[in-house]
Amino acid sequence: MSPILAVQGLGKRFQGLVANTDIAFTLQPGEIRSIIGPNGAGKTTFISLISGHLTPTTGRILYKGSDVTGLSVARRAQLGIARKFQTPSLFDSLSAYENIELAVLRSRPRSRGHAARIGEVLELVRLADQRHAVAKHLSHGQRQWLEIGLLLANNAELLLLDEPTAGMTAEETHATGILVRSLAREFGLSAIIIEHDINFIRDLDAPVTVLHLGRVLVEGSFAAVAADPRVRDVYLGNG
Ligand SMILES: Nc1ncnc2c1ncn2[C@@H]1O[C@H](COP(=O)(O)OP(=O)(O)OP(=O)(O)O)[C@@H](O)[C@H]1O
Repeated sequence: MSPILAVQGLGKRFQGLVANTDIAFTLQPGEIRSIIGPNGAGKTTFISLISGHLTPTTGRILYKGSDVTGLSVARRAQLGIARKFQTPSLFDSLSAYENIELAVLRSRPRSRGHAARIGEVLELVRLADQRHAVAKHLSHGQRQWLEIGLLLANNAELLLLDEPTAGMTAEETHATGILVRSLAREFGLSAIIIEHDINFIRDLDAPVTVLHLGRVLVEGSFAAVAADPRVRDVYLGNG
């Protein structure tokens, strides 16, 4: 299978500060990858380079085999690279249904299938029962899921999630793991997830990339990474 994402020699320098150095990274279609590492390791920089919010100093980003390194955020989003920020970009006074509807209409003109597509997206993000709820009245977790729904409605294929469970209850965190896994397993979506919640990462049971000082320190299963003395030294051993 050819990778959905292949990154080679990726680097980002902010004046004198090296935030990412020589990162090689490959992600297959339908694969979830967790990214962990200490504060300042370069995790957010890495996904900003993939989404196009930052321009790399060195290296190339191939998405479905095409070089997207020079493309804008908007063009990458059209191609299916979807970044979710921690603060949702919802229309607070509109319902969950209307929020998804606007996103669906943005990517395809109104058609006979459009109501079905909205229903499908609401189902996927566990908000079918809340379709008429006004966004500002949804719980914190539900608002995060609605935001993921907006990305799905825009035909996301690669989700970039920066601390998706921040501020969630334990129950919402657990449900978020189930949601992301089902998007990958049942719909073939790929996801890169930055998280500090190690219980969430363990439950996700996806391959983990550890960043440290802007470099890939270790990659492997959660169990292998958690047992690695280098990872314990710089990150997990601190907890
Ligand atoms: N726009 C910027 N200008 C200058 N330096 C930056 C910028 N963005 C990030 N940095 C620096 O780059 C380094 C990596 O930051 P980054 O936010 O990618 O790390 P992180 O692993 O996501 O950290 P955290 O877990 O705290 O969110 C840090 O030293 C940070 O201060």
